[in-house]
Amino acid sequence: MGIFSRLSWFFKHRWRQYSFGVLALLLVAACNVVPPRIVGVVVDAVSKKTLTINFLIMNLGLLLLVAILGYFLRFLWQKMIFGSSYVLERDLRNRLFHHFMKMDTTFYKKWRTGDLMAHATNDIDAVREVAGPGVLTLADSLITGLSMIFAMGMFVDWKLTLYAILPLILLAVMANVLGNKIHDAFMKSQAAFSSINNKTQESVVGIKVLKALGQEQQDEADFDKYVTENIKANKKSYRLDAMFDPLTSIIMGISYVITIILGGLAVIHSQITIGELVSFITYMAELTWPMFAIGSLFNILERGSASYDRITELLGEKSSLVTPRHEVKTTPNGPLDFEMKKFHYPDDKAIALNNVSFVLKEGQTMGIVGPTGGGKSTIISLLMRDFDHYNGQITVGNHDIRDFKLDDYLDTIGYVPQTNFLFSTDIRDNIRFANIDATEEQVIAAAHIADLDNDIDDMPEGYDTQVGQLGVSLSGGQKQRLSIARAVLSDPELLILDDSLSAVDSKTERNIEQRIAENRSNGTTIIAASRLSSVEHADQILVVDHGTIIEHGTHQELLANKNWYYDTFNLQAKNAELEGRLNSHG
Ligand SMILES: Nc1ncnc2c1ncn2[C@@H]1O[C@H](COP(=O)(O)OP(=O)(O)OP(=O)(O)O)[C@@H](O)[C@H]1O
Repeated sequence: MGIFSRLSWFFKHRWRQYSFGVLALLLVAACNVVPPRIVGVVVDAVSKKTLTINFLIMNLGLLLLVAILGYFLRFLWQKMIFGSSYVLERDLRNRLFHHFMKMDTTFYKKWRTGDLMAHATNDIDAVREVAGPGVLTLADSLITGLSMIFAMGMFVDWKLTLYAILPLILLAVMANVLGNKIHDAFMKSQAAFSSINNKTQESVVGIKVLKALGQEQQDEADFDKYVTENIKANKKSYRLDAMFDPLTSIIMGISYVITIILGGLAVIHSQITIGELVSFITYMAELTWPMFAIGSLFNILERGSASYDRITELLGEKSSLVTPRHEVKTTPNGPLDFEMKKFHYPDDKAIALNNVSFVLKEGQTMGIVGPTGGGKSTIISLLMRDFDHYNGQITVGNHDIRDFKLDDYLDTIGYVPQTNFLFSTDIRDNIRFANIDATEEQVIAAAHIADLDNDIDDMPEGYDTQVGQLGVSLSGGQKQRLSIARAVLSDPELLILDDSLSAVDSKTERNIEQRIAENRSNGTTIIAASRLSSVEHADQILVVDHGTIIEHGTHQELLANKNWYYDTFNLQAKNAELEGRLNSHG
């Protein structure tokens, strides 16, 4: 029952609808009291031989009237109570999605995609059930139960009623004992469902790798393990739930036995008429449904409560990103001053960056290179404010980047990540994703900078070509270039390319770099790359290894250093030359 008080914020908000709904249920219950009473009255008239045709027609007319009234009242409560439950579903879904949008990288590392999807679907459905069928079952069983008990006492006999309902106390005891167990069982069942979701998501996304490595059978066996666990958890919860109904039948049976013995004796001793006993038994029959409903009510409430716990836990997760104490309202622009004394990832104590400092003036281009795992992406992560907690400071135009509102700050950055993501829509909308009002000319210009315009022109449907999961497949290089076009479209103050030219050939790479330089004379650019030719023309180049700067200078200065940059540049140049020769012979 605690779930009702935890959802009280919603019931308060929709109190009018719920009040009308419960009122309609009350009136339906009042309507239900009438037919058994009519039956009793008619039976008595028959046994006393006083039944007339007019009396019969009047009672039949009354029955019809009550049936029509009941129809409209049922429509009303359904609209009010079930309608409200869908409002709760919408509110929770929107809150959860808004929360997902707000959360940082650490959150997405902690929670698996399948978990998040299970919360957004199954758990919300279970909570909606509380606000719809749960409220209905509770109100209806209480109203019907109490009104039937009242009618049994009022119209027949209070003492007999008391004896007949005495066994029902057992049901309350049973509900109390099983309640907590059902809650735990549902928690496990929902967690197992999350695991299945996660497994399905991972297997579908990684299907190519799975097949390539011939791991389908192993993966199916793993999947079967998750399903078995889920079924085990479900079986347990349904076993507990199934204990309710047989017990309810036994309790109702005992009540009937008591009624027939004590009611029969009362008729023999003329304390009640035979018609009143018929009415009493008919009221008892009406009581059967609310009794069975208590079983399903507990199922709904415990399931909803377990799911609400899971959703609340998720909504309670806080983003580790800093909310500015002295918010800077101006647009972030000016020189970028990066001074990182120490940084480690939240879940890892190893120092990822150690004394990394640089200043990048407006309009300059900086390259970041270095051995794999050296710290290039970490520098970019910090610039992108994936993490706000570190020993150091990053300023733009002398303002700490954490003093800008996150959206304002990120709006000034065009970012092309290592892994590209295409949305399931056409190429045009994929390019203008961050600025959907961009004109056709702006989209074409962005595609030109990314050297993608000719590829698009060759596609049968040009900019209308559908891409993403449901569309045509683009090559790795095309995906990278589309991501670049998306990032340059809004002409950002800072453009960051994180190893995003790796899948294009050297000629295309040169084209893109030249066009970026021409079109972004005032814009600042950072290029992290494995291929040194990508940063050759940069105003300054950082070489990072083991989280620290091992070389810093221009291309010429670094060559003169005759260190890692010099060695790697020569090695890559030789490889490129060899590849070129092989290609020309092939
Ligand atoms: N999310 C993370 N949590 C914990 N450690 C991380 C995380 N991301 C990176 N690291 C670690 O930080 C170090 C630097 O990694 P980073 O990705 O910045 O290197 P990189 O130079 O970009 O490498 P690559 O060229 O292979 O992309 C590595 O030791 C890596 O294992």
